[in-house]
Amino acid sequence: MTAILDIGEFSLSFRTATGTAHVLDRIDLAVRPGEIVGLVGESGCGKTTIIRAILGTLPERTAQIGGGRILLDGVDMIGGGKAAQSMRGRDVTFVPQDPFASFNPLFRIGTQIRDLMRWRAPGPNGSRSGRSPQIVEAAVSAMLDAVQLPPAILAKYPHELSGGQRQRVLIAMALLPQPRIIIADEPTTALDVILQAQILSLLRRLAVERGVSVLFATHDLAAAWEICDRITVMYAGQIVEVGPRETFFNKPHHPYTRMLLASLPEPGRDPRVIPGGVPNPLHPPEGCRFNPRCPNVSATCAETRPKLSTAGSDHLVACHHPGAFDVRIAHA
Ligand SMILES: Nc1ncnc2c1ncn2[C@@H]1O[C@H](COP(=O)(O)OP(=O)(O)OP(=O)(O)O)[C@@H](O)[C@H]1O
Repeated sequence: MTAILDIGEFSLSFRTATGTAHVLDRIDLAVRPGEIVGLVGESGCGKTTIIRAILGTLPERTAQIGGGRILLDGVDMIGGGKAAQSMRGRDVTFVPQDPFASFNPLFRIGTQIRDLMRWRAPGPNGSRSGRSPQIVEAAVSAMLDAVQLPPAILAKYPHELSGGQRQRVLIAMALLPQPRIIIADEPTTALDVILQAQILSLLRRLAVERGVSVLFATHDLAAAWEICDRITVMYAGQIVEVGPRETFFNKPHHPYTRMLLASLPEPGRDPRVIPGGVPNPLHPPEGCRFNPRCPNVSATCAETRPKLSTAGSDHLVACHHPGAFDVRIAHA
């Protein structure tokens, strides 16, 4: 099946005052139509940088693309062309980490949603012009209903909403343009655990109902378990494993994935930390970037970067010494 989002061999670095930070190393990532894909990795591994490359929000003066492709529905998203620009906010929309910072504090929620409808959302026949106010109001009210918010929310200012309500409004705003794919960057980290689960299941249900794909970036494995069909694991700017949710949680092949899962807290045992630290992107290790921390390391690992290779059905792993590890986690 052709992917909606197709990232291949994509590399990126940032110029900094202390040298070049090699942040993304030949990233391969695909999201198929209607699929919810988790992009999972520790803080600083490069999730937001990938998202910023797709959304065209990288700092122009310091970001250097080292090669590769980002295609959205076949359109080149890194060439900076008009076609890519017109897809952003329409075919691809965004649910951010911090719901409060995403609103204009001076305008009521209703004004902000109607503005979005005016500029971004298609009318009933697919055209983005010639919509009557009645059609706009009907679409807004149906969407508020879908995210379980009362119409009275439209008269409120952002600061008058709770964190959960703000995140529901942002999900509504991401869906109103009828996108092909929503990109969500840690959308529930600011919420408590109960609200997190509610918002994630809402996002999943609405995406599935509408056939919208989701790329869901998170460091939270429990959140990935809640919502994803497939999971892509990143470590220090490299993709190390890709597989269906059940395979990822029950039969991971990459030592990093296995150690990540073993580090989850479990009743009755001490959490197992991964020894060592995340490498500095100014001086990343050669070969597999996990090699300095890997229990299975060999000389090859420090010389040659392993390619993503088939490890099972729809399962890819980038490791010179992969193995199947049975890691049944408590909540699986
Ligand atoms: N504009 C920039 N200039 C220099 N380095 C940057 C810049 N933006 C990000 N980085 C570096 O790139 C690396 C990846 O950062 P990124 O924010 O993409 O990670 P992340 O996985 O999204 O982390 P988090 O979960 O904390 O958001 C980090 O080492 C970060 O310091």
